[in-house]
Amino acid sequence: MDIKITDYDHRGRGFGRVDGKSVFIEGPVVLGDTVRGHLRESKKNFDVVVADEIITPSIHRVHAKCPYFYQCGGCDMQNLLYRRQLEFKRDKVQRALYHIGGEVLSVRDTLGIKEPYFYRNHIQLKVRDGILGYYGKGTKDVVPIRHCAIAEPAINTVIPILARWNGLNSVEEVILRANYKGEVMVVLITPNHITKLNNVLSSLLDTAMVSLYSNVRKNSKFRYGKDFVKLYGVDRLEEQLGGHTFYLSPASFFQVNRKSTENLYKTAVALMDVQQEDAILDLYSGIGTLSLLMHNAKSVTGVEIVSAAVDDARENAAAAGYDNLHFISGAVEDTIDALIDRDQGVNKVMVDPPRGGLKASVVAKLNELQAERIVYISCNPATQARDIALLKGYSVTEVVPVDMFCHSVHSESIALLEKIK
Ligand SMILES: C[S@@+](CC[C@H](N)C(=O)[O-])C[C@H]1O[C@@H](n2cnc3c(N)ncnc32)[C@H](O)[C@@H]1O
Repeated sequence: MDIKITDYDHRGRGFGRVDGKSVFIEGPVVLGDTVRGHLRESKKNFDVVVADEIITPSIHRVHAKCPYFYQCGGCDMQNLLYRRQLEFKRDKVQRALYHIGGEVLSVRDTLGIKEPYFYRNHIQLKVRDGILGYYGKGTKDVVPIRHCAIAEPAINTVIPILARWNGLNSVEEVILRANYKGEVMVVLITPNHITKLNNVLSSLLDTAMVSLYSNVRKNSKFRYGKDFVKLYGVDRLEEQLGGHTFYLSPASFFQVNRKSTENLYKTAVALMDVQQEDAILDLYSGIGTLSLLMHNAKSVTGVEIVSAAVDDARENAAAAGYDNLHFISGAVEDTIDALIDRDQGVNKVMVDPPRGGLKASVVAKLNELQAERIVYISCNPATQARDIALLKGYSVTEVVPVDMFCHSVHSESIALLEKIK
């Protein structure tokens, strides 16, 4: 059957329709291609087809720079013109909002970056049977890699050394993070404590690595286990953004794309329109980046579930000399009642939750609060749209997509909700 690719699904597969039925297309297809393929699976509501032949290539098809692209599941869209990727992400955010039925003003163009390669400051590699790499496209088989075309150059100094290490058998995952100075933190996720580094440490010292941790994880549902053991180097990485210095511990969240983060924060803080008399809640505050950038308010209270990130945030604020920023350790859903009931006169709220979005109890509390503006940052347009529909008494006056995850189908977006007067 011939199918025109009109969309991607959340896994990066092509999507099209044949006689009204949804079809997911596996293979290196691009938005705008017409492809021919064979049926792999047929269900009542959808088919899965494997593309065998491209009948008419998309006019936006380009050469993927990474040699692993066609096997590796790390990127979805390297073979689509970058400008078209940005349009696709804008449309995706627009459609998510449209589906919730609200009157949505036009979504702004996606804020992209000049050089969408070698941008990621944080990658997570898998290890299976001593092989280091990413999961393959649509599989959990590990595709071995020696470098990554979307990871920062400093990270690429470390990958080949670890890939050759004969102790990898005792490791499940490797997290690599680079800072603005090109220094790298390595975290080895293992089922048991690592006792022997089999000489890999001396080779790693010739790379950009400045910090090495092991983390014992018993439950792979979580990214990390509780205990981090430092095996070498500095405790935390230093970052700089928007004129501020931030320290981050291995378990702390930091946005993965430095250039896009500048775009994201600049836009989100501008939309918050911070005034001296404002009392702001910064929910899901991580290491306090947005709180620090909103320091000219009367007060900012951040809430974050990872206690190491809260410690980082407190130290980051203290180092910058801001005593009007406060950070609370705990889940937003467990702390928001007390925060709002304490009547601190909160008038503005920033939310930046993980992919699942806001819990119903958090939405209910925000509906009770009726802050004059809510700036909602999200890495999942579907849950962002769902939550916006549930927030009552607001109109959405700005929506700005930001290309945080270049070459993947994922998109980040900021929405400004203003209280209807
Ligand atoms: C997308 S990150 C945003 C962090 C921060 N705003 C930034 O830009 O760096 C989401 C943050 O929410 C935290 N988090 C996840 N679930 C949470 C919850 N239920 N309550 C509070 N924080 C949570 C994560 O640890 C992470 O730091």
